[in-house]
Amino acid sequence: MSVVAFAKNWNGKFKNSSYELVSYTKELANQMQTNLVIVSIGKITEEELNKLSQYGADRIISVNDARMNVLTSRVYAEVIAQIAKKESAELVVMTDNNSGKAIAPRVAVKLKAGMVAAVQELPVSIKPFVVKKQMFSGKTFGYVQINSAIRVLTLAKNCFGLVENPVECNIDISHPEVNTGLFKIQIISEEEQKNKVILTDADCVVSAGRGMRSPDNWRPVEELAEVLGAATACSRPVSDEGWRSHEEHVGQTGKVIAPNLYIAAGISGAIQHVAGISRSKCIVAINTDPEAPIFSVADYGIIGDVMDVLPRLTEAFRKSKS
Ligand SMILES: Cc1cc2nc3c(=O)[nH]c(=O)nc-3n(C[C@H](O)[C@H](O)[C@H](O)COP(=O)(O)OP(=O)(O)OC[C@H]3O[C@@H](n4cnc5c(N)ncnc54)[C@H](O)[C@@H]3O)c2cc1C
Repeated sequence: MSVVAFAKNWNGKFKNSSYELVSYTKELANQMQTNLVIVSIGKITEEELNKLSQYGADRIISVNDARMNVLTSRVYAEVIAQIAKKESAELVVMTDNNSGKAIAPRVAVKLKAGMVAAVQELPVSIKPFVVKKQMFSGKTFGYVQINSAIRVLTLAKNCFGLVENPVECNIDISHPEVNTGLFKIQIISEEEQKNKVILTDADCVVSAGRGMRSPDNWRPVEELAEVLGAATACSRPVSDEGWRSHEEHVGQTGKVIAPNLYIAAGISGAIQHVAGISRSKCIVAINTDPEAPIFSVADYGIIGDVMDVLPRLTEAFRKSKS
C-alpha cells in the first residue's frame, strides 16, 4: 500500500506548490501508516529532484522519456495510473492547478477511484475516508466521504503550507510502456511569457476595481506591483468594461487565487469577488468607504483614496527595499 503524489515541474524546476504537495502527502502517508511515492515526469536533474527530500520525499520515481518533456494530460494520466497500480496505491494526490485539474479525473477513471477536487486540509478521518473542501464558491464547507478502495485528491494551493522534513532520498528512474496512440498531440514550440508575474502562481497580487474610476488611472497599481514583484489583478466589472484584460479577472467567474498577500484597491468586496481571493494569507484593502464589505474579510484596512494611498505605499516599499 502507498500514497502516490505527482509533483509537476516547470521546465525542470519545481515550484512551492510541488513542495507543499510533498509536505501534505508526507503527513498524510504518516497518518495512514503507509509509504509515500513521489512521481516526477519529464526531463529534470537529480539535484532538483533532491530538493523534494527537504519536505519528506524519501522515494521518487522519475519518468525520463523525451516524449514526456511537455505535459500531455492523457499520457501523464496513463503513466501515473500505471505507477499507482504497481505501487498498490490507496491514494493518488496532485496539486489543484491547471494540470492537476486535467490529469486527476483521468487517473480516477483509470483506477476506478472516487475523487475529490481542491481539498483544504488533511482528511478528517481515514476510516471512513472523509475530506473537507470549500463549496458554493467558498460560501460554505462540505465534508465528503469517499467509499472506493482507491481515492484521488487534488490539493488546493496555499492551504497546507511548506513543512520542512529532511530525509534521505532514493530516486528510481522509470521507463513505463505507453501506447504510442496516446501521443496524439505534438507541441511544436512553446513561448514563455517574459517580464510578467503569472497571476495564479504569484505570491503577491495587487488588484484593483471600479474605484480606480478610469483605465487611465492604472499606473499606480502597476508601479506598486513592480516594486513588490507582484502580479496584477482586477474585479469583474473592470475587465467587462475592457479596462483590463479578462486574464486578470478574479472571483467566482474568474481566476481563483491564494497568494500570500492580496492588495485590493477600490474593490467593494462583493461575495462573487471574495470567492476568488478568500484563501489569500493576508488581505489588505484600500477603500474610501469604511462600510465597504471588503473590510470584513481584510486583515488590514486603509480608509483612503487609491490615488493617494497607492503611490505612498509604493514609495514606502521602495525605501524599505533600498
Ligand atoms: C453571477 C455573478 C458572478 C460574478 N462574478 C464576479 C467575479 O468573478 N469577480 C468579481 O470581481 N465580481 C463578480 N461579480 C460582480 C460582483 O457582484 C460586483 O459587482 C463586483 O465585484 C464589483 O466590482 P468592484 O468592487 O470593482 O466595483 P464596485 O462595486 O463599484 O466598488 C467600487 C469600490 O471602490 C470604492 N471606491 C470608489 N472610489 C474610490 C477611491 N477613489 N479610492 C478608494 N476606493 C474607492 C467604493 O467605495 C467601492 O467600494 C459577479 C456578479 C454576478 C451576479
